[in-house]
Amino acid sequence: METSLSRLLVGLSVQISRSDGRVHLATVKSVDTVKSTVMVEWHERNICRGKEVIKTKTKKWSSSLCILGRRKSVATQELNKGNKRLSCVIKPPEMQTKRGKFGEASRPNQKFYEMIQNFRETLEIIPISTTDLIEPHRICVCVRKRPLNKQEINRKEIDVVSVPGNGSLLVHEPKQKVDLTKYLDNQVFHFDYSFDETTTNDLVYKFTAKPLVQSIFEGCMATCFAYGQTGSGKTHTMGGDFTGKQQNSAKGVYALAAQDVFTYLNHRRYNSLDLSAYVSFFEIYNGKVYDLLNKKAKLRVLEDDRQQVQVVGLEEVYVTTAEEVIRMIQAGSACRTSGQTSANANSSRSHAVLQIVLRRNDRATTLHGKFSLVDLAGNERGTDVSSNDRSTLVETAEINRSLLALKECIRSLGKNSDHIPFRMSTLTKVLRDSFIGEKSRTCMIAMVSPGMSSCEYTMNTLRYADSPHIFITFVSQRGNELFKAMEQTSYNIETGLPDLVDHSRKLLGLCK
Ligand SMILES: Nc1ncnc2c1ncn2[C@@H]1O[C@H](COP(=O)(O)OP(=O)(O)OP(=O)(O)O)[C@@H](O)[C@H]1O
Repeated sequence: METSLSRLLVGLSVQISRSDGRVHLATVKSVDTVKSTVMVEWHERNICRGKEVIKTKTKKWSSSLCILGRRKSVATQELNKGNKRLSCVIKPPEMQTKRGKFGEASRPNQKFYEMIQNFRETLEIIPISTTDLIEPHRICVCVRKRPLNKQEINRKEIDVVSVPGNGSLLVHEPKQKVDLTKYLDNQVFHFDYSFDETTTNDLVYKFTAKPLVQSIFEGCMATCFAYGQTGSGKTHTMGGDFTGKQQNSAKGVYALAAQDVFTYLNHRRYNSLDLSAYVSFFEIYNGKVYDLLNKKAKLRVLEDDRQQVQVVGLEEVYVTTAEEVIRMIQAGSACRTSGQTSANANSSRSHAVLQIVLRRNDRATTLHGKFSLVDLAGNERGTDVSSNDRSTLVETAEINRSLLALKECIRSLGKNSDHIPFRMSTLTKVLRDSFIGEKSRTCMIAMVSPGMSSCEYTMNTLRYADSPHIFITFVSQRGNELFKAMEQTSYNIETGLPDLVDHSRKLLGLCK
């Protein structure tokens, strides 16, 4: 085995099958390139166990090992390590349909449903819990899966997303070969945290926005984004869960963050800073800013000669309790969806930004820290270019542009680049201070819908969220290997071509 490949294997999550027939996850601990063996470890009832897996003479790994992927973290210092998203086609040992085992056979896509259920039985699930360690991140990327909704359940739609925990998430993409054989393309993604459909907003908040609230008391500019297709749960997460049509604003990340801001303000540790909290709430639609706390007044975004970006006339309301903030969120959200003055009648076409600003109680009310919580426009709009309607096309182009700009800014931040392309869109312009300097902290929560009909959008969301780190890895590792090989005089372009094409395809896939 190539030494470079063996290095990549250490730390990977793999599936192993045991002699008693069980299949579960394990981590590669070491690779012996001479003996062609891999040592794997896993935990069982709090005991660490190990096993040696041998490469067979046919040059394939024994069927007891199947590579899944590497635990991924985007703490900046780890950005250049070998993170990889791997696609693997896994066929569980007995692929034959077990009729009746998983309920009625009349369900559309019953065969795929059974394949997924069979696969799930082999997964070791470690759900995230309140006692799990919260690691400090400068950029944190997480994923949250919502449950199937009533309509999806009524349609007997199948759930194609599994969350084994430990930051990983699987999409079981149903596929069919030319000979019509059905199979699953199981795509594995790794994030800092992955939340399954049973996770509450409280728990999501604890691992995502809560550490950022503390950071603004330390003078940071923090930003938390909710990203995903329409209906995937962005507003549910940020604004609060729904009971019927009634939204419980006290249970969203906005309100939970506000509550913690006031807890910290009264805390002994930060008392001496003599700070006050202010709130603004605005919407960005088609590159224009509308004030949600001032009857959707249209505002101008200006940049001064010191590159400071100002949203001219934006209401910044002094607040003293979390209840006040919750009332403002409710009023602003109602204005967002029902406002008649602007062209925007649909919340999923605009980005909503709630900012909690800490200012010192000095004469100049100096800015101390800022937390921007952003409910982004539905990302499927960006891929929908089929419309002939001019305003829809403009809207689509603008959403595309802003989401691409955001990805670029986060990527540059991750690379500690001097150049942050924040001028690419209004969204990144108004969030400029979030992308500059040592004091910026970012958290992206990617929301996914579990249904088979959303599979393509789900994959797009995961690729987007995954891109800040894997893009760099691909370029730095595989790209470097290929470029080095090409520099050799012995390099044969004909034999090397398939590798180059494959690498280019992967890069193009990531840039989508
Ligand atoms: N984690 C969850 N648990 C239970 N229900 C959820 C969850 N996430 C979303 N939902 C429900 O799914 C529906 C759609 O969610 P939501 O409105 O938050 O989507 P969205 O991504 O904000 O969509 P849009 O982009 O159109 O605003 C809502 O009825 C919501 O209550």
